[in-house]
Amino acid sequence: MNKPIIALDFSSKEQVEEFLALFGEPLFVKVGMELFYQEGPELVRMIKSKGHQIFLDLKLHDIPNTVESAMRGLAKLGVDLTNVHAAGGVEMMKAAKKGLAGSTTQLIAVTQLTSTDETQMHEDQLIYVSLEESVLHYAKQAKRAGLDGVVCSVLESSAIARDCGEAFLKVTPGIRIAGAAADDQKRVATPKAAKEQGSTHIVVGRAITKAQDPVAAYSQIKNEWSGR
Ligand SMILES: O=c1ccn([C@@H]2O[C@H](COP(=O)(O)O)[C@@H](O)[C@H]2O)c(=O)[nH]1
Repeated sequence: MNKPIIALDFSSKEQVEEFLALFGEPLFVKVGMELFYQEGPELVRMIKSKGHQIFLDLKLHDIPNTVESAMRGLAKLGVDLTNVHAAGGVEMMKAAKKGLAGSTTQLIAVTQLTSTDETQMHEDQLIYVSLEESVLHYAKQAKRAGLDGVVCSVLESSAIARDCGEAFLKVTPGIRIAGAAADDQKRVATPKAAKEQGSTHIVVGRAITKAQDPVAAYSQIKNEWSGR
């Protein structure tokens, strides 16, 4: 069972160090745009040197040549997982994979953000299919491009497992403890539901980082996710 991925949505290295010091065990953490744009590759190296696994969530989306070159740079960081937007297309996803050649970094694609619901997808993106159909389409495109999996919500995990296989990664943010506020997320689910629906990873930010006791919150989520 993969550890829950903790989204380190902080703005400074000091905040990250303070947070990580609370835990006496190796973690799987996510470094996203907020942190990376302020602290850069050095922060990633620091987290790695402490023995944690890293999902570098930069969601690249550009022309294939640019994405390939950017991935060539990211490959040197030795992170465990990174990503692109599937909306960039199969050619772009193949270029991203080419840029990572020779590294052990796994590559996944964002399908529809978990902050998007079907109405928004219709109105903002002019994509007139169901949200599940859109997510499944992007998942199949990612598989065709040779990627290791996708970012999706728990609500689509079982359909992706059916169409793309159980081993294809289903990395699912939008995780909330039962009854907690969804905040800006639209497609949310509990860690227990994620396990039942076949997610391979869960990504949890505020439910842990903003908790009164982040270690206790992490432990509760980890237990629910692992079925204990
Ligand atoms: O579709 C997506 C893709 C990425 N995320 C990221 O996951 C975390 C979720 O944070 P919470 O506080 O648990 O809501 C955050 O870093 C997002 O950038 C996502 O939510 N949805």
